[in-house]
Order: sequence, then C-alpha cells, then structure tokens
Amino acid sequence: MADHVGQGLGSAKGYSSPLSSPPSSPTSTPESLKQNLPEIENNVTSPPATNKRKRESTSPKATAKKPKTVYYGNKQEGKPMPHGQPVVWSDKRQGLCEALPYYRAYQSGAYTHGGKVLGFMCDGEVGDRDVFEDQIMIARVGGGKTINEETGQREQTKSQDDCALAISFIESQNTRQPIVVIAGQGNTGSPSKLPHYYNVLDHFHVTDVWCEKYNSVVRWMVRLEKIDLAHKSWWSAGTTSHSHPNFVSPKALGQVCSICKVHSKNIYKQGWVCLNADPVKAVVGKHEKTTCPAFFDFGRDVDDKTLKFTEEFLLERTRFPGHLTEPLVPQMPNAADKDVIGALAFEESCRKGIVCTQCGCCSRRIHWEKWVCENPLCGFTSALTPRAVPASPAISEDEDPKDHTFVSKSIASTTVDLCSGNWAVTKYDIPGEEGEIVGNVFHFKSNTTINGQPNGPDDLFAELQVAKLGLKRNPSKCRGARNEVLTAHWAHNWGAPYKYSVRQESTEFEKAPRVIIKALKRLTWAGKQAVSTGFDKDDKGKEFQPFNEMLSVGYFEKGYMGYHDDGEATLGPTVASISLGCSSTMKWRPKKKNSIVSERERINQKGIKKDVLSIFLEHGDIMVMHGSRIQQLYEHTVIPHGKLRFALTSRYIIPATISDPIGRRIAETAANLPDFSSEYEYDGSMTAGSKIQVLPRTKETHQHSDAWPTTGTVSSEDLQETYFSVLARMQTAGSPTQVGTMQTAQSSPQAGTMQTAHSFSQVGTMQTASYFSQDGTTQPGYEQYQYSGNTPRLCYLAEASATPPPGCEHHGYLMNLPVTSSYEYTATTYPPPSMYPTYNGPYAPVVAPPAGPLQPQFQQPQYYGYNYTPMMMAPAQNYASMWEDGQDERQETLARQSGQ
Ligand SMILES: O=C(O)CCC(=O)C(=O)O
Repeated sequence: MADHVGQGLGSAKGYSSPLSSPPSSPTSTPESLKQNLPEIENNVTSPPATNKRKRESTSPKATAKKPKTVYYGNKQEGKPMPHGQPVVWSDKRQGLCEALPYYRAYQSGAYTHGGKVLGFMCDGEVGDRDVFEDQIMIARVGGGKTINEETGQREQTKSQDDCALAISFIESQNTRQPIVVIAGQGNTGSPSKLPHYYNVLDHFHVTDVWCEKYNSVVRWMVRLEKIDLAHKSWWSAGTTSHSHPNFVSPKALGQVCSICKVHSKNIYKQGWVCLNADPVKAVVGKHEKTTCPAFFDFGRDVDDKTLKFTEEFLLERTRFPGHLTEPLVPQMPNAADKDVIGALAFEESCRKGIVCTQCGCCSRRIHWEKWVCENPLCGFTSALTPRAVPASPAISEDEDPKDHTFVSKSIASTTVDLCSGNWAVTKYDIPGEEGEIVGNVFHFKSNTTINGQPNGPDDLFAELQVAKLGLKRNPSKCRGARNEVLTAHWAHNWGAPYKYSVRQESTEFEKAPRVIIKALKRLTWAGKQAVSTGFDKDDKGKEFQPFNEMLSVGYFEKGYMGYHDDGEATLGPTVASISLGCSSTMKWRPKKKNSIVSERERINQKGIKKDVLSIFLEHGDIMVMHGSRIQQLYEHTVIPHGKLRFALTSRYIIPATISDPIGRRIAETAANLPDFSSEYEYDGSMTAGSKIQVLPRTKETHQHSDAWPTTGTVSSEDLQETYFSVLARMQTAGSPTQVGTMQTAQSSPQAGTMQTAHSFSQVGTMQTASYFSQDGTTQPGYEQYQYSGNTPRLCYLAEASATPPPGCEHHGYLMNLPVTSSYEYTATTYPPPSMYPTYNGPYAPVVAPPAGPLQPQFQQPQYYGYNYTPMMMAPAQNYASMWEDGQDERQETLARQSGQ
C-alpha cells in the first residue's frame, strides 16, 4: 500500500451518515477491500474474504453466495478482461447517486459540491482526443452539446466560453481535492471490458485543466491522474504489466507566452501553443475573460481535429500533494449512528443507499425496514432497528404553519360544523375553468384530545411503527432500466388493488394489520362527513361509497410524494387520508392544460403553474378531496417536515369499472373486511373506540440507572447489579405521554423463582434475558417476549414464546408503558383480559408476595408501571378468573396510589 493512501485512509472520517459519532466499527477502506478481492477468474468475482464491519442485522446467507459478474451488450465487446474488479459498482444510476456521497449527479457527468468536483463520470460520448488508460484520464469537460441534425450525433457546435465545471475542476486542483472517477459501459475507450454498467475506478487528482480548440470550437479539457500509482489498476487489461510511477521524468515541459506572459505546457505533438483562456477572472470588481490573443494560435495551419498529445504529457506522473480523506466505499449507517442522541434511524442517511459489503453493489433502500443488496446474486441485507418515535410535535421540524398555508382568492373557505366530536373542519371550494365549483378539499384539524383517544392517531402512529406493512419504494419511471427512478416514499396497498402509474403490491383487508382497519374506519367516517356537506350534497344518487382500498405510505426524512392526481377512471370521487407523525404541507396546482391560474401566476417556461391551495397537515389531521373533476383539473403533492411520517389514504375503487371479471372478483374479495373490523367503528365522538377503559393513573419516580445496555443480552451479573431497579429512560424528547425506552429487572434469590431483565428499545419490541433459578444454579435464556398491541395506553402483554425449562411454568405479564421525560412513568392499571381481543393466553395475576424470607426489595408488592407477581412464578391456572377475583383489591390499591 502506498504511504499516502494508507495515511489518508487511516484518518478517514468516512462518508458515514451525518448522525455519525465516531464509528464503532472499523471503516472499510478501498485498500482493505482490494486486498480481500481475489483475482478475477472466468468473470466471477468472489466476495471479500472477511469483512469486519459491524452490522446490526445481516442475512446469515449473505456470505455464502458468490456474486457473478454480469456482462451486458456493452460498447467494449472484444476488449481484454480486466485485471481486477471494481470495489463499488452499480447497474442503476439512482443506485450510484443514493449510495455514493461523491456522486449525487443524476443527470450531469460530474458531481460538484462546494464549488469542487467530487466525482466524474466517463460514459458514452467519448471524444476523439479522450484518453482512458490505466493511470490517467483525459476528457472533455461539461455541456454545450446539441444534436447535429445532419449526423444525428450529439456534438459541440458552439464554443464554451465560461465553463462552470472547468472552474470547479480548477478549484479541485487548487484545493487538492481527490476526485472519484466512474466509468460506464458506454465508454468505448476503456482498456478492458468493464464488468458492470457503472464501475467506480478509483481516486484521481486533477493535474491539468485547459482550453483547446476542436473543429474550431473552444472546449475545456481535464487531465486526471490516479492517486494510488503503486498498485495496478483493476481496469488494466489483465495481460499488461504494471509500470511503477516515475515522478521525475518524463515531464511535459512548456514555455511562457511572449504576449500574455503565462506559462503553457507543451502538450501537442504538433508543437507548443498558448493555452491561456482562463474561464473567467475577477478584474477590478467585474468578471472579465482574460483569453490571450495568441490562444491556440500555432502560427501555422494546423488542423485542430488531428492534434495528438505528446508522449511526455501522457507519461508524466505527479505525486498527489493532498490527502485521501474519504473512502471509496462509504461507511454504511450502523448501530453507532443510531445510538447518537436524537437519532431515530429514519434520518436522510438511512433513506439513502449503501454499498454492499459483500459484492460492492450500490443498493438503494427499497424496503422500509432494511437494505437489501440489489445484486440478484448476492443476498446481503442490513438493518438498523429504529427508535420508537413518539407522536409529538417535537418530531416535526420547526415550521410555522402559516408559512405553509396559501389559499388562492378564487377558493372560498368555510368552517363546517360537525354534529359530533371536537374536530375543526375547514372546507375549500375548488373552482373549475369557468369559476364553477368542481369539488371540495376538507381539512379535518385534529387536536391532542382526539389524538390521544384509544385507537386514535397516537395509537395508530405507534402501531404503524411496529406493524408489518410491507412498505417498498416502487419505480416511478423506467422500471427495470438503467435510469429507473424509485419513488421518494415507501408504499403498500390494502384492500382492492389500486392500479396507478406506480405499480405496487397489494394485500387484502382480511390480512391487514389491525391498524389499517382502525384507520380505515376513521377515514370512512371523515369521507361520509365530507360527502354529506360537499358541493354536490343535494345531488341525490351521489351517496358516499365506503372506501374499499387503502394506500399506506411511509416517509423517512426528506421523503416526499411528487405532484400527481388520483384521477384514475376506476376511482370514486372521494379520497381521504390521515396524516400521522411529523407535519407536512399538501399543495394543489392546476394542471398545465387548462385555463385555471393562481393570482401568483407566472407560468414558467415548462407551463408549470403555481399552487392555488396549500395546507399544513399535522399529526392526526385528515384531508378529504371530494369531486372527480378536482383530479382532472388539479394535481397535488405532499412534503413532510420531519423524520417520520405515515399517510393512510383511502379511495373507492368502482368494481364495475374493472372489465376483467377475475380482476373484479379479486378486488371485491380483497375489500372484504375482517370480522373484528366492527370493533373499530368510528363516529367522530370523544368516546369513540374507547372499548378499553381508561383507568386512573398515578405517577411514581424510579431509580435511574445507566448500567444496562439498551439492547443485547443482559448477564446475570448485570441483573444482580441492577437488582430490582427500574429504568425508564426516554430516548426521544417530547410530551409526557410518549413511549420511550424502558428497562426493568426483577430477580429472586430463591430456588424456583425467576430473574428477568427487560429492555425496551422500541414500542412493541422487547428484548429480554431471563434466568431461571431451579436449584441455586442460573439457567440463562428461554424467553423471547412478543407483544400484541403496541400503543402507549394499552396494556402490553408479554408472552413466552418458547418452552420453559423443566419445572418452570409458562409465565405472562400485563404491562403498560407510558414513559415520561423525567424518568417517571405513569402507573396505570388495566382492564380485564377480556378487553384485549388480540390475546388469548394466560395472564399473570397480581398476588401478594410469597411467604418466607424475602429480600427487602420484594417485601411489598410492587407497581412499576405494570403489575406483576413480583417474584413467584405463577403456576398455570385460570388467570382470567383470578383476575376477576383480584379486581377489588386492585381498585383499592389504585385508589391508594392516586391518593383518593
Ligand atoms: O398525504 C400523503 O402523504 C399523500 C397522500 C396522497 O396524495 C396519495 O396517497 O395519493
């Protein structure tokens, strides 16, 4: 390894997520990966032999498969095989842009940031004088090409005067900025056959940026030299030998121009020429070109198309004067990132792609819950378990709702009085081309009371975070192609399949998680309200059609849904959606091909119009659009303002419009509601959905200990140390009803009793370590608890999922987990098990402590946010009847606790 490479990478801070504290795992460097890459044989690349990068979750199968190199019908047929393989590659442009911090250029051939070039793409459009060798690249810089109507080729027909990209290359050279070069299979000049469509070559540095003429047209050129010259480049033809760099000779010497006094190198075989055509220079406060009059004047007739570079210019080598600070393989977000205070694992860095540590494939985050390598032959996956995000205003960026609200003068707004509940509803009348009303947008404004209702928005938000929603990003353009573009949000459809331009998977309502059905009921209520007060309310026959579909959409930080309409011919006139999580702005603008405009209108060149309505949606708000013509005349977009948001949107798909009878049957069956759906009927009232009794609460403050890890196995020593301590620790700031992280420990020194450590790192997922003491010896591990129901105010049920050790009984808990930011949590009792339709197993009753000597901690029954039998393993019996029996006693205890 060359010294400079080692040095640079040693100090690499990595392109890891902005969440990064110093990574806990070693940074994977290009060098280390290179060393691990075996020589290519029969076009097959083996994965690196070892990879120590820490991952929170990785498919165990990942290392077993050997990804094969895929060759396309590229422009390099007949070229020799390369000496090695790229450590980073992609077959999708979006993959590169999402996974590589040094190449976020979706369109252009170079990625600039802070006025410097960080990444450069050499794909098609190879110029006559371009050079692509083992150690150097020479290429034309930037734009200015148009289609030549005669040849049909893209050609540069006009001189490039000021070239912003050339200035950025000069800045990279001056600041010693390494540039990563990527080569595409469209490049005819590569010395070998490139194995993937996009292949990351290596770090280069700029040695020369100059202006030349080609076909009498001025153009900018750049010469880049590979930084690590000590090792043979992977793209060298397999048969060529590696030439070690000579930094002394040859050198392309030059001379000073007698007119402008500026030195130019001697780079053309045809002779020296002045190359001074600075892109722009600031001269006394203004920008002025300082091109020398002798620029590109050879003093004789020279056909500029036939110019050739001198051997010296091609062979000279320049030691890179800077340092490599960023690796070719960016660090993927890892557990250390997640442990940074405030990090949720929904940050933009987690929305981005990764470079697969097994095969180097740039992989977009297609699945909501994990990264899956996009190389179909690999199988690597990686995940970060997200934090439980509380339903709190704190999860929205600091936005002023007024700044996100706009109502065009042509739109009348009125307040709608609903007969039930305390929703504040605003109705907007949306005009057509003649000013007639074509539909309404309703904004149902929620509030903390509505949000906190059982099965209300807070509960829905908590449940959505743990439900299996199958959310995926789907192609919005060019499905399967190199330029395929995935949406900036994740989605999954429920009920009748909803077919629109973005194709996605759909699951019938009967298989949907309960949260979908609960939300559907709320949207159905809102839709009905809207239709009964909408612009066509008097039009008989325009009855509300209950929704038979729901699109669940999830957004990470910086996700969005672009302008679109819900105007498919198969859809009914009403669309309703509920917003959960961070706030967002929803905006409507008239489509191009109609005469509707906003008073702010200044139609831009592409005919795109300004928004006529913009509303600020907060957690719990419901939006309803009613009127098909809204969809014909307008399009809408949604831009969230925070790290996590869900939107559940329902529509009515008209079965009669599905011409294929099988498709119609499938849609009808998929829309059947599960039997339990009637439990979640919603009528807008304040008591709606409160089948679950809300009982009095008390607050207790408990000892706080940091001794425990938030995840992982807890040793019995840990248990002893934190003997019967309760830790309720908030991981996220916000209101006192948020669910945070909670760890509990209970223990008993007696044979036949039990020690338990509970560590809650997110709503609904509990990591546990349990130790059963049978005969004085501790037997670790047996329980893995699962929860059913995941809402802050619902009781939680922990159920052992494996068989207990001999002599131990199955054991269950009822729990409740509201956690406040001051290390207090609210102890709430819970209604009888019959109130919990999702659970049919046994419940641990609250009973008195066992007889006999006890540790002081166990001498009183404890109520730590949940009631349980402190140390005794309850024998299997009829818990439900025991519950009933203990009811009075519990009420008394509660009354005592709440000082009544
Ligand atoms: O509220 C949202 O995020 C998007 C709703 C929407 O426009 C849709 O699903 O079509």
